[in-house]
Amino acid sequence: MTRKTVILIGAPVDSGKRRPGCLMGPDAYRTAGLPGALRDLGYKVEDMGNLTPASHQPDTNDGKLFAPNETIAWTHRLTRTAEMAMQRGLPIFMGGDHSLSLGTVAGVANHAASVGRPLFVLWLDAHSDFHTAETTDSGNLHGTPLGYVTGREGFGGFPKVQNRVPHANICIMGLRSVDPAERAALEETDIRYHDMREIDENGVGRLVSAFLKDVEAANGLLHVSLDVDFLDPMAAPAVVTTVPGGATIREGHLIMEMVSDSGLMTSLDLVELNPFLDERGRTAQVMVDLAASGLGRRVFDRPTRAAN
Ligand SMILES: NC(=[NH2+])NCCC[C@H](N)C(=O)O
Ligand SMILES: [Mn+2]
Ligand SMILES: [Mn+2]
Repeated sequence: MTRKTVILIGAPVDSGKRRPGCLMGPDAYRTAGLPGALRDLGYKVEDMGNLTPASHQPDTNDGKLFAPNETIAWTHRLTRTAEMAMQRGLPIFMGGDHSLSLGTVAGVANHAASVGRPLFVLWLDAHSDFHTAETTDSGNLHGTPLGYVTGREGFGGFPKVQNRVPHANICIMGLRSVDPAERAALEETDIRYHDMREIDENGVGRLVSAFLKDVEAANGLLHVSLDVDFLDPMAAPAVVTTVPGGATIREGHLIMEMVSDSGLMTSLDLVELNPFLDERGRTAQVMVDLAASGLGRRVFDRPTRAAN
């Protein structure tokens, strides 16, 4: 049997917000043992090292948007890299802040179109990241990737999105901080979004399984984008945009284990880790463990029986 290949791609993107530190993310994931954890699960692991953005004019940062040139340059680089990596294995994009997903999701969507399958996206995040470069209040482009990949207008200067992700193929879980402009735009779409209250009332299992069923029925590819701030800050402190009241580590594992059971995930982003804010690497470790669950790590080999 040929072993499945996981391609680790360091994307030290730090241009999506003002406070630096996410550039150290890829090396923190390596230090926390991501490559070894995947090898232990039986994968062939290739590490492409850390990428750099395409060449670009330096940002002046005298306008509303922070570092647009650099983020556009990363979007170019990551779109191409994602397209290439998808042909060879399952890419894990080790961020980097969430603006990296403008490129990774756009590239994965191009790949999905080229193989004639629909792309689905599971977005695990306290935020909906559905702004455009025009609606953002903060000017931080890490708040815009879902707006971009769904083809919203208001991204002048960015590469044109070739294959939009259809709204109905997106599921956002973990919401507890949505800006008014994002909320209004989101409510006009049929994107499914589950805030923390819905998670509390239903449990993550039920919500995720409904989505995974649809991915399977459509023979879709599944991209998972895991933002550190999906988790509660007590469990995962190493992120700038903490919002209290987030998911537990167990909820994170259940989602990732169910994703793995489904066999549907074809690419993964690990984003927003700021190792400068971490406590002895514990957030990096939680993210590595969640990634491992998503790729098949189990407490027991056989599925444990549900209570009824
Ligand atoms: N990927 C993230 N952490 N995004 C946070 C975005 C926060 C806020 N909505 C903004 O646009 O500035
Ligand atoms: Mn995010
Ligand atoms: Mn977030």
